[in-house]
Amino acid sequence: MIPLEELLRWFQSQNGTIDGSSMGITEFPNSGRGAIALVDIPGEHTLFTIPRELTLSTRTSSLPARIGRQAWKELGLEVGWVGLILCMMWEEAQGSTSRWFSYLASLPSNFDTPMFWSEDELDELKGTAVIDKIGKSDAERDYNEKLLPAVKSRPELFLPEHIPQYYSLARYHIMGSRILSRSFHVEPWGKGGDNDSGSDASETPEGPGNPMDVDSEPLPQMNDPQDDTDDLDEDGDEEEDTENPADVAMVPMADMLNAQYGSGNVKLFYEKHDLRMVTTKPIQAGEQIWNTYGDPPNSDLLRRYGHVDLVPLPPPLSGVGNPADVVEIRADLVVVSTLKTSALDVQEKVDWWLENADDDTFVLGTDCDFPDDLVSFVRLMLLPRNEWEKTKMKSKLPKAKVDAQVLSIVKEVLERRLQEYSTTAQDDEKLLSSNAENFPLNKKHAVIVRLGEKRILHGTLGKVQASLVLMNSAPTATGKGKKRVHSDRNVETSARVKKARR
Ligand SMILES: C[S@@+](CC[C@H](N)C(=O)[O-])C[C@H]1O[C@@H](n2cnc3c(N)ncnc32)[C@H](O)[C@@H]1O
Repeated sequence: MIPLEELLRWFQSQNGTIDGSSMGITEFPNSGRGAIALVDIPGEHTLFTIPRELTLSTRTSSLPARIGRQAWKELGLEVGWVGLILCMMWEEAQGSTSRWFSYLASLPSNFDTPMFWSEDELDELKGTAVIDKIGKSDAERDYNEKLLPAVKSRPELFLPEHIPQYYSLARYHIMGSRILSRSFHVEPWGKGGDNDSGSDASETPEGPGNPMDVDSEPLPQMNDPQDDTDDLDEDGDEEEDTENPADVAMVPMADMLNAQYGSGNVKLFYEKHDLRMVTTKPIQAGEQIWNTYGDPPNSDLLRRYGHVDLVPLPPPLSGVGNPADVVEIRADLVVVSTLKTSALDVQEKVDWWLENADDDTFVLGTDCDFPDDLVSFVRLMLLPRNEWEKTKMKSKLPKAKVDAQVLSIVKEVLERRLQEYSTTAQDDEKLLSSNAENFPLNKKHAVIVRLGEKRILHGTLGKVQASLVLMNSAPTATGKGKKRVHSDRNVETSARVKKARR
């Protein structure tokens, strides 16, 4: 890695601007480099600007034009991140003739993400949402089936003697991890948002008043390789919400900011010629300048960035953890838990659910409410044949009403889910309280992630048990006083289900 001063010199020589009297870059314990306020900074203050052409993407690198747009497509380089990875590799191979030489030399090559963990370390994550989403074999397939053939097909651009140093699988994983933990989503000016002219930028008028008004979302949305490959509609076209890989960009300086749950105090705003990092609230001298990574759960933080957040948890949980944590429950676990109560038309009901509800995973959050779609699915599985026939006719999901039978099944589902981890919550609490200081970092992170999920399961289990006690103690002979507990319909919860599939 090059010294920071050299990076700053390069940045300014390329027309990046930085308010060095307000902001400094420094090393923070356990989180690497980050930005710090040198003086009290007011809100809406610009800390630095990055010319759009200084961002590194398949739009700004000259490689796609050199390969030829048609060939670029034919080589499969316009799908996913493989094209940007190849641009980053090629720019690096150009040495100091590349515009981004100093920037690339400033980026990390070692990561604490599970992509680089040993099998034993990965075992510590058993049961969590991390394992199935690492995507190592998908990345290796892209490397072997797209990147390497592209490199070998154009020896005039990719010198064969450069392959071991610049175009190896190990380099591919490093570049992919740099994108995962540092890239932004940068659309061309004029595309999308209130300020959209419907064309490509240049004639787009300035937005009303403050240019910040024209901003779209700020995103160290460390774009996820699982988000952008297979989302095709029936015609084989990309679905509307699928990210255009050309919008994925490395943004020097903006990627120097750390993030922590709920702490963001700056945002990146998009303007016609520049990207602008602006304070969203006053920051006191000595405070860290935090961007936001979208406050993901610890499982995603670990997978993408290699760290976890520990802040005070809101009730009903207590202690420290990540308030955005979630735990995912696969529908098949629910099916297994309903079988001894009702084994009628199981496959048909499951197929119908997948078609109508379009999700096979239920997501619980730190509010420890059981989600409506889980209750609805349990009720579907329990429907007697005549009601099942009616449900099919009406094409309506069963209402998310709970009774003692539904609750007992939810309880069993939660207990089964807890058994998917190789340790108990008590084991993990003990590990963390006794000798976490001596733990290797990866193990400590794994324990924090799995304990966060287990706390949600136990919290939810507590609520289920309390509801069951309430129901069982209510008089039932006349049905009077019989409690029907409705789980809170919670739009956020359903939204999380969708996100969790990515
Ligand atoms: C966008 S970069 C931020 C700059 C980075 N710290 C550096 O030294 O270049 C994201 C990386 O910073 C680190 N990071 C960011 N926020 C953190 C936090 N709250 N705790 C620990 N590490 C953090 C993680 O290694 C993450 O992958």
